[in-house]
Amino acid sequence: MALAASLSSVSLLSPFQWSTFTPCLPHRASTHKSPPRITSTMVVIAASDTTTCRHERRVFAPQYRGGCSPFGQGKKPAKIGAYVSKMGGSSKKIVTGDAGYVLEDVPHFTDYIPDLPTHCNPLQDHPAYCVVKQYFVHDEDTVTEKVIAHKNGPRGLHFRRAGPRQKVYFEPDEVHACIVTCGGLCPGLNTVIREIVCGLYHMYGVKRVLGIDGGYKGFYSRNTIPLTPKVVNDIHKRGGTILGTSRGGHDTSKIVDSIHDRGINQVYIIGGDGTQKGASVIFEEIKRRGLKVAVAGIPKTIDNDIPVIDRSFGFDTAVEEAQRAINAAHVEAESGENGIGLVKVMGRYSGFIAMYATLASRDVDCCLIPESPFYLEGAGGLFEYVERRLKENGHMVIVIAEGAGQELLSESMHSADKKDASGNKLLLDVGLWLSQKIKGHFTKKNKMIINLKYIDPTYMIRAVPSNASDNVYCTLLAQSAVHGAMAGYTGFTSGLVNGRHSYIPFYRITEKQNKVVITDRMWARLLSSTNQPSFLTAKDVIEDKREDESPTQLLDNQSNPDMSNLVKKEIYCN
Ligand SMILES: Nc1ncnc2c1ncn2[C@@H]1O[C@H](COP(=O)(O)OP(=O)(O)OP(=O)(O)O)[C@@H](O)[C@H]1O
Ligand SMILES: O=P(O)(O)OC[C@H]1O[C@](O)(CO)[C@@H](O)[C@@H]1O
Ligand SMILES: [Mg+2]
Repeated sequence: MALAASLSSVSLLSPFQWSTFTPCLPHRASTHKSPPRITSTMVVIAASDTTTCRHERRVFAPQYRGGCSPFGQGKKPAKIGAYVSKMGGSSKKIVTGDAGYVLEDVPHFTDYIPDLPTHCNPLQDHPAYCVVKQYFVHDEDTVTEKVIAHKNGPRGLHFRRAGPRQKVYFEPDEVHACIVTCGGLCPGLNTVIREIVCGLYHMYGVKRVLGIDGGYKGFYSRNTIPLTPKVVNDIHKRGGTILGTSRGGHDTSKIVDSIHDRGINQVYIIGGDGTQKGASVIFEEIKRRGLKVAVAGIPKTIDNDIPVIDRSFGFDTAVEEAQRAINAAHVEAESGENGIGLVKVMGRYSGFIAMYATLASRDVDCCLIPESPFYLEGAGGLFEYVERRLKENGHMVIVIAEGAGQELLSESMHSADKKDASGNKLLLDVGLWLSQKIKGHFTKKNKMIINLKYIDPTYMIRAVPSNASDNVYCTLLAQSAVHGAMAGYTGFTSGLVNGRHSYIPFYRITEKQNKVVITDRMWARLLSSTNQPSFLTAKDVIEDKREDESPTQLLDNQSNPDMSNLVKKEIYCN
């Protein structure tokens, strides 16, 4: 409701967006017979429909597929308009409905290019897909952001459901696509590249796909790589990205000039939060120039720090790979007198890899993440806990995320803030620092013999090829992006929301980072599994809860915002 209240201007909604309210399926009864009731926050605007479906070759009974015919050609059906507002430099397209329903929609070509012709989706005649009952996604299908509902609660926020549409805005031989990968490596990058190429070729008959060499700067300073199904056939078995990647070098106008000069009209951008911010400004510039170029983002982050989506691709693989280092640390720790195995994993601002690797392993006695500040000395501190654990068990394993305890390091090392080419803060090696601190404490002060082994598998975890489940996930993400671009959507990120593939506006992906909420149940599960101190006082718990009501993504993503829970949490954490 707050979103609706802040809307400021109105624009045309895509002719597709509520197109199933108009008869596009002459052979199949629509399950959505009437449009949603129009509320005071919606307007009705007439828009022209210039569908030019030419062929009607039928292979299977038409009721088993989404037939597209010239039925509505030349008609001017009524459309339901959406509000578009300008906030923080990017357009927001919000549709409201009954009972607190809000759709945070993604842009479409028809928002800024009038009278575009549409074509029947070639998938309707594809031997594999045409047998699928209801293969095409209804244009009014949306995906709810929250799956936990309360009896009298509002229906809440929704995103547009991803998938193939009956009508597409490109002819196959008109498409000239490009793919770019930016930011750090992540398992699955090659799978996403492969599946975009193969999806375009095999589903839509698109033959011209280019790889941009070496991230954003490759648009204007490097050569391109022609991509065909043959070129990408085996790449999913390799780690890294065959296109290369980089940080920094985002020059919006040079990038858009290059896109325009090369005649590219679909841009697939794979990368993390920084990359998606870059994709957003590329989209805004393309829209400003009035170009028919679809910009589709595929979120990539090994840290799982992108909000809204259930999890990022490669995360599963990273957690699995981290197990190998933790197992080694455990073996080493068990074998020495007062053995301590210390493992550092990635996680600049979000400790998801550390948290999930710890929960999966069961051999970890302490997990330290950026979201949960810790201290070394005194009652309730890390040294006290290590000593107790060694006395009880004779060994222990500590997992630390690279971004944990950075404030302690900079205090003791007086380091100047250094940044990488993209402006991300360069972190000090917390693993090495902590090893030295623990060794120093026990050898000097306590005179206790310890055997500490520090294992740093950070780059090994992200350089591996994706596992089976990430491969399937990458395939669906890539195909969703292809379907969205072909259907004329642009300025969107393709992501999994509550198990459903969705199109999410860029601003929702970039406005904040996904973090472990340490007052959430998942962190409580971890604390109860390791028995480590929470390093929190009851006061901290209340303040943290008030500051961040947003839930942890992955599994436990529906926190109860009921404030009465605070009392229980306070007791738990004491
Ligand atoms: N605010 C921004 N506007 C435009 N471009 C940006 C912005 N932030 C980052 N970029 C560009 O996006 C690219 C990748 O950014 P970055 O190095 O931060 O990695 P990332 O996509 O966040 O991935 P990772 O998860 O590995 O950090 C770089 O080329 C950078 O110049
Ligand atoms: O050393 P690089 O490649 O710049 O990136 C390291 C950073 O990238 C990430 O893996 C995110 O992609 C962080 O976890 C890590 O801090
Ligand atoms: Mg980033």
